[in-house]
Amino acid sequence: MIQKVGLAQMDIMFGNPEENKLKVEQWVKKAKEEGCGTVVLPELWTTGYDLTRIDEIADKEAEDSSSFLTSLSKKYSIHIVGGSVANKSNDGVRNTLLVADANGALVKRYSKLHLFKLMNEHHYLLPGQEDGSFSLDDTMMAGLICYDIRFPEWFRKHVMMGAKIVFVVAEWPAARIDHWQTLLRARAIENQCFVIACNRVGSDPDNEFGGSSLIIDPWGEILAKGTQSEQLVAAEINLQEVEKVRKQIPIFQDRRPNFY
Ligand SMILES: O=C(O)CCC(=O)C(=O)O
Repeated sequence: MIQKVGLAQMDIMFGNPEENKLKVEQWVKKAKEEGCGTVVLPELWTTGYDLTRIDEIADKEAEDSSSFLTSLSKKYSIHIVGGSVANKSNDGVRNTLLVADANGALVKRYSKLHLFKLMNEHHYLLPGQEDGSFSLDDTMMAGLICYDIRFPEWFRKHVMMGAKIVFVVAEWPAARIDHWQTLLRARAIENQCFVIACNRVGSDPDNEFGGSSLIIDPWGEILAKGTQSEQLVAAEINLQEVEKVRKQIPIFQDRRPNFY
């Protein structure tokens, strides 16, 4: 199956969910107008990294964000890998990825498993407990969040569960953008899957973010790459590439899991 995927490489208004919702609708509309079947949003797009106020501005049980995304996905008839939002429960706030299908159903919630201490996440957020696997149009996929890509075993687990596409949503700082590209390409090559990664641009009081959103095929070729400005980064992907690459170099048959 061939389909076009678009990444909303957007700036995020610091601590301003209502303004960010207005922006997101424009990105979803643009993706639809440009022929995308799926659009991807960045990490924490409602609030940005406004962690000192996160308890106050987080979305209770992610209810408002979920109904916002499902109504948009239905209105524009497009799958939305809805980045992540600050999601408040009784025990604290989690960084939760939401996926809405083109019929307006919420098909996944995944909370970031690995908290990033360099940006103080562990002081304000709780880690998730579940995996990021889901399916759209009968294809297994997964969604991971930013720092998660530094854990190849977590990424591999999702591919072993059947993911042919792994989406990554991020607020990755410009200072380490080489790591971003290198890690994402390595994850695509070693797992022989599509890696579709949306990073934000712009800055907040503590960081400048690096854009460079990427769509990478199972051979590690970069099909599309963002700049450091706001833009829709889009490419057509052909899912048959996954089987083709896995036939050519059959790493999943050649693994020796008894030794590792
Ligand atoms: O791992 C990194 O260098 C960046 C991670 C990050 O910014 C995040 O998880 O929010």
